Amino acid sequence: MQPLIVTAAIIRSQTGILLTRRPEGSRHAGMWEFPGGKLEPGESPEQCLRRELLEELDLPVEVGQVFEVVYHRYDWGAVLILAYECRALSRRIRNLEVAEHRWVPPKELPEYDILAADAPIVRKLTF
Ligand SMILES: Nc1nc2c([nH]c(=O)n2[C@H]2C[C@H](O)[C@@H](COP(=O)(O)OP(=O)(O)OP(=O)(O)O)O2)c(=O)[nH]1
Ligand SMILES: [Mg+2]
Repeated sequence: MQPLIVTAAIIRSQTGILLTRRPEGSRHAGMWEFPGGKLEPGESPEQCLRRELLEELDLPVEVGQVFEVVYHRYDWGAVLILAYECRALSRRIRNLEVAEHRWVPPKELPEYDILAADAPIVRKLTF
């Protein structure tokens, strides 16, 4: 099986890095992650991130450089996470498809239950 290609946004503010919590009823419900989602047919990763952040948070972003790429196998299948540095173009966030969001200072990231695939990203952010 091919891995699921998933984009994830690394968005920084004065107060921290944006984490979102997965809603009830979704795979890995209640876990924290970087906002984003699955690449759809015909989309570039940048288009995917802009779409996902509007869908999930009503947040327009500018997509920058690749921050990290991670391949990870869950028991249900594999993911290839493409994490990009992004810049928020608005200060307002609405929890449309997430349970909640939080701006987390890098040194507090280890206190959160973040999806296993994201471990290398978290390590790089806390380094
Ligand atoms: N968005 C996101 N997904 C991640 C991260 N780490 C990680 O393992 N994943 C996994 C969880 C999901 O099983 C998979 C796809 O993400 P997703 O469920 O957000 O996809 P999506 O927004 O397109 O959701 P849906 O349309 O299927 O409801 O990637 C991460 O940091 N951000
Ligand atoms: Mg998502």
